[in-house]
Amino acid sequence: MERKVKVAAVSYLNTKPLLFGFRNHPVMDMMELSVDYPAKIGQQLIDGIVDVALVPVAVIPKMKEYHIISDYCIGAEGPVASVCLFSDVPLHDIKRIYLDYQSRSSVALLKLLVKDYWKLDVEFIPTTGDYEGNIKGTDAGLVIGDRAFLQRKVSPYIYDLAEHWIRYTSLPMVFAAWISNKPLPVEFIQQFNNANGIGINNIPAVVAENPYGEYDLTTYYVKNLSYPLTPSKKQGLNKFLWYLQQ
Ligand SMILES: C=C(O[C@@H]1C=C(C(=O)O)C=C[C@H]1O)C(=O)O
Repeated sequence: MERKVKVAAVSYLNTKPLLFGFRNHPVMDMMELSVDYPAKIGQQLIDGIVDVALVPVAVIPKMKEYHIISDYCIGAEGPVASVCLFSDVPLHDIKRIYLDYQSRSSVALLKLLVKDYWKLDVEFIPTTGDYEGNIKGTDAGLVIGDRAFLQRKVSPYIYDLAEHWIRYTSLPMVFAAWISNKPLPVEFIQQFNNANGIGINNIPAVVAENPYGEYDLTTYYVKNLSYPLTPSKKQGLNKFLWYLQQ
């Protein structure tokens, strides 16, 4: 490729381990990096504004062409902590649910669980900006990313969507993956993958440079999130994409 590869990543704490190794890495000579919230970078990849992005996997069915280019993803094999339905009342008393405008995968996952697993009769309310203050009474809300850690301290009922997906399907959940909208040089992909892995193998160093008081990041990076895109995660991803087509 003549020009630099345009890469977009998620701007949350969950992505710090994946980005840790890019600083001073030779792959940076081949690419430029930007960050934003997941729904935004999903649209950038669909629109061709970027070549590669850590996109919500729920955007895959909207792409004309896609290639999974990395052995790493944002996944979970148990409770993820940062993708939850927050409520003042128990699940079956919820009347309406605010959807997180920053999310695509978790919104699709929530709708799937509500309809097929929990079988709730609720109204969904789309959002475009701050809405967490509206989560009260029988109005619940989906909140993802770093903002979920703040909401964990506010809402008495917390339903972890990765945990419930795993209970429902017995498969891990993949929320986001590094996806390109065109074929890319093998040399770039190898270097990109190498850069991804550095932080994953150095979690204490990632935690040390990201002081955070709301949640224990070692727990988050080691126990909640699971980054390697293993065969069982690919199975989980395929199952999720299958549900999206239904
Ligand atoms: C675990 C998370 O995974 C994410 C959830 C996404 C989504 O819902 O579309 C997309 C990217 C990831 O940031 C999180 O944001 O907390």
